[in-house]
Amino acid sequence: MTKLQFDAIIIGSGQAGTPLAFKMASKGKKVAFIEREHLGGTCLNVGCTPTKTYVASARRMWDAQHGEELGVMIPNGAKVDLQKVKARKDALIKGSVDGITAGVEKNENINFFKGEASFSGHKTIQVNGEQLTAEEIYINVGGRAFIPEGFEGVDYLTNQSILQLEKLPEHLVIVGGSYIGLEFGQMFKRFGSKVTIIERGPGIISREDEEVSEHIYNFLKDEGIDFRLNASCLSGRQNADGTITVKVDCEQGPPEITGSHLLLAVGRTPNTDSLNLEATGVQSNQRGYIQVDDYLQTNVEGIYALGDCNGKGAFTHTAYNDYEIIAENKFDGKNRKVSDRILTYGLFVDPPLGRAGLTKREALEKGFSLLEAKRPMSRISRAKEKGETKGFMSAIIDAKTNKILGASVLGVGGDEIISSILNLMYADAPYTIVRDSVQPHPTISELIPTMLEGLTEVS
Ligand SMILES: Cc1cc2nc3c(=O)[nH]c(=O)nc-3n(C[C@H](O)[C@H](O)[C@H](O)COP(=O)(O)OP(=O)(O)OC[C@H]3O[C@@H](n4cnc5c(N)ncnc54)[C@H](O)[C@@H]3O)c2cc1C
Ligand SMILES: NC(=O)c1ccc[n+]([C@@H]2O[C@H](COP(=O)([O-])OP(=O)(O)OC[C@H]3O[C@@H](n4cnc5c(N)ncnc54)[C@H](O)[C@@H]3O)[C@@H](O)[C@H]2O)c1
Repeated sequence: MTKLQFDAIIIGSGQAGTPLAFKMASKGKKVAFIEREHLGGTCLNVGCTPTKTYVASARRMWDAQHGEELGVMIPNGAKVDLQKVKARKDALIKGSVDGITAGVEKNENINFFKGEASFSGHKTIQVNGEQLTAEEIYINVGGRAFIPEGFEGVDYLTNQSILQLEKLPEHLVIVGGSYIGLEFGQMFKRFGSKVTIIERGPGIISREDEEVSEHIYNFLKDEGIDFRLNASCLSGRQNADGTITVKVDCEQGPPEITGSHLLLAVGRTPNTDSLNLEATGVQSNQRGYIQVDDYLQTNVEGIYALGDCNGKGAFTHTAYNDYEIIAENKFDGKNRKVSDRILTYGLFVDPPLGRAGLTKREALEKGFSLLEAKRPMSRISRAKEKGETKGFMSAIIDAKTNKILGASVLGVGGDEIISSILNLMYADAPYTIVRDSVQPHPTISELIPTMLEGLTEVS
């Protein structure tokens, strides 16, 4: 069979593959662009965009129920119409997907293939019965929800299917108390569902420092979410009445929990299993993540892996940065590397968490001598004025260099405020630059300099 020849093949239209296809095409390269499901990938269709749209609806519901504290008497009876929440989300996504689709269709250098790609030989891809080849192949296949054993025959939900619901779950049981479980848990509780979160670890979001984990646990518990910690979720059972029972191995509480719906949020798995990587000799690790160097190249010259599937990031901004690394090194003569990136992300519970750099635990494990700055939101005027005093902000500083190694801003605006600390970290400047700065009043950020005036040694 004749192979269709391209300058580049891009597998997956995620946060890296999509901009890369347009960039390559703008440089006159003939590109084969392959997507098996939705154009725009996880973030746009079943990840960031829909969840943050729902978080906004959940927040509006919360505001409607909590006016009285601020002297605003809102009549009782606020109700969430999940059909309308979903319709708003669907319209928002459609606008973006339509934009990408139109851009792909009218681009003469992009040949779009709607289908599942896999390797059939050295630098050869098969899709929809066609064979394609190129000297450069970019793999951007992302990941999907990991489904543990024991849930066969159970009508469980994932991050994807839960976003299709049009009727509110009466009792949503969530297995996994981490980023996905907590965001969905809080929004559905605010929408009006009963929510139980089962987490295997002794605390939620185990990658965070204990203090962050405890604060979020406490405010979610105060909102009425039930938690089962130290609880391994062993299996699920579909009942005749449509409910689902989850068998829980736990020191405390009943051994089973029955709910109307079950969301599995126990991590992600890369979509590399169907790529037949062996056919071209690309190596992946035991968990299926493709191994790449600092420039995102695999062990096979000319084949690159970008985004979640390379295991070097798990966020939209890290996938997009992978695109920038490839594009700017290739076309702009730059020398950008994955290792230049500082870890940062938000957790969009309300109030949100903004994170940058190392946690305190990680910094201590790495042997740094640490200074710590911390300030509770309850001691920040603007937070008090807003009536939103949950959380705190903190930073850890290398005692030898005075550079900030990491920061957490958990509280109102934390997802935005973190950037001011992140920018200082990118500038590689000492914390004293911000400590001695003047910030506008009244803001949460104006207390960052004050926070940095009171450092304590971490032992
Ligand atoms: C519920 C949820 C909420 C999230 N919220 C946030 C957030 O707030 N902020 C944040 O930064 N990140 C968030 N993330 C993570 C973010 O969505 C991902 O990190 C990001 O989408 C990764 O992009 P990517 O480019 O690696 O690939 P993806 O966006 O996953 O795209 C990969 C694409 O490849 C396609 N594909 C796979 N295999 C093949 C094949 N063999 N052939 C053809 N096509 C294929 C897939 O269909 C998919 O469209 C969230 C994730 C989830 C699940
Ligand atoms: N705000 C954001 O940027 C955002 C939001 C959502 C998701 N994401 C991305 O999605 C990724 C995946 O998130 P996630 O929350 O699904 O996974 P995760 O890997 O962060 O956490 C999975 C959780 O499930 C628990 N668990 C595993 N098996 C269990 C069992 N049998 N019983 C009970 N608990 C069990 C683990 O202890 C862990 O706390 C994140 O790493 C993140 O990169 C990002």
